Amino acid sequence: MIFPDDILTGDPTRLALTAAGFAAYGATCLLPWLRHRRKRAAGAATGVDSWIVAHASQTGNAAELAEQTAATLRLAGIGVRVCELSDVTQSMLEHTERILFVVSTYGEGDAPDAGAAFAGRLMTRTVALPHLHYAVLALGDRAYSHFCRFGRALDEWLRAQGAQPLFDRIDVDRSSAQAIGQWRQQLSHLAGTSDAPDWGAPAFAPWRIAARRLLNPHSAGGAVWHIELEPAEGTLPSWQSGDLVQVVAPGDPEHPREYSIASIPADGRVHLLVRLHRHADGSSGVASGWLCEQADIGTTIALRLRQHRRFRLENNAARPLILIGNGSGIAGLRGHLRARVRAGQGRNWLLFGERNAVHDMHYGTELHALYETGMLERLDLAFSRDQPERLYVQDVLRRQAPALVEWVRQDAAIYVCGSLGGMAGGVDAALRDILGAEGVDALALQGRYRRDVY
Ligand SMILES: Cc1cc2nc3c(=O)[nH]c(=O)nc-3n(C[C@H](O)[C@H](O)[C@H](O)COP(=O)(O)O)c2cc1C
Repeated sequence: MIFPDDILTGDPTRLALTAAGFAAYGATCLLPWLRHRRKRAAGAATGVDSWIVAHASQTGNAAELAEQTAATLRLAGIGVRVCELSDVTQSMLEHTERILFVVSTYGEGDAPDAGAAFAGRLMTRTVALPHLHYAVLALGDRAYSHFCRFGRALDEWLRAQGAQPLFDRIDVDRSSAQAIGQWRQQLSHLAGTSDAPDWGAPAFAPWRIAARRLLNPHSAGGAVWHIELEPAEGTLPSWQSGDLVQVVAPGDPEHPREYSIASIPADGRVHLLVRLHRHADGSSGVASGWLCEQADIGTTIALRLRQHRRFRLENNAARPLILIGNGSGIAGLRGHLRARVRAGQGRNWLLFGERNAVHDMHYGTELHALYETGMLERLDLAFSRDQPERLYVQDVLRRQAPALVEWVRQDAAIYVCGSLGGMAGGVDAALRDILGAEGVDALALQGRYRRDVY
């Protein structure tokens, strides 16, 4: 360090002033550090994390934002515990001073699966929470009539219990960067940091359409295409079965489309199953029309992978697996089946529904081969229009009730992928009739009932 000449002096006044200057400088450097330590110590001393970040997410957006929220708080030295909303108990609410909620809305303005237990168990009760300070980041989409309804309901319930908002609820329309920026700003303010890192989602990268094949020629339903993609440059990134991709179509750069990945990294490519959307006037959907019809093989598209933790195998990898789905929902289920084959796990039961067997048995050859080789222990199909009366997967499930009970007794996990409207509700009702509502709720709590429904 270089000292200016005039500091090296014998004058007592100047010496005192200099010493005071150093002390002030030292305090300026030390204070943030002390504050940081104090915050850490507060968490450590009580043996609990100081803050909770609770998320309820269906396809991972809220979960990702919750992790980023926690990372920002930790950077400021605040102890944080991240958990799913379903894991938040009454006792946690009563013994925690600060909880940040990051929740999305599904169905007809409902809680996502990860929040259903909390909504049913706690939001129907009165709990005194005057000590609790909270904030809500509500994710949704204004295209739905009940915009952010679950986030709103949670906010209202917390207020009614006497909890105090740290700041007003922030509603996020379709992952609006502006609203998320507002939340980040509020957090930085609360945490006393100005150095919160940027929250960029993984960047879109160029991928090439390597192959494309129509899966259901002459189908009575919309065309379904199998599309294979590989990175235009660099190596294949990693993902797990159950994960999703977001694809940007040139005609609508503001709204990336999400698709379940139908392959695993060992396949060397991302496989997607895309149903071509047709408008009433016969024109094709902007994104699906481009992916299935307009873009030539070799065309580069902007794509990014998205973790979908709720639909991954995770600790169900060693359990028997019951895979239930319809239509393009076979994509996510096929990803899991491929992961299971690779792991040498043959205890798989697939229940799949579509319209007609001759046209709509997507990946039929492959699935029958799995059945023949014992990697698919059971295969039950429901082709709704192959007989006079309509038949759906939920009907087949009811017919197979004894087998379902037995598989669940043997610790099986249930994965449902496909349409929310007709299928997921019907399957849920059938499961509740067969296993009992409490049985299904218990499976959900144990992570043994997972859904990717849209
Ligand atoms: C089947 C379906 C139903 C939805 N219903 C609603 C709704 O009723 N209200 C709303 O604001 N958003 C609704 N959304 C939009 C989601 O809340 C929004 O996409 C959110 O970013 C998803 O976050 P997540 O990935 O954390 O679940 C719906 C989305 C889907 C796919």
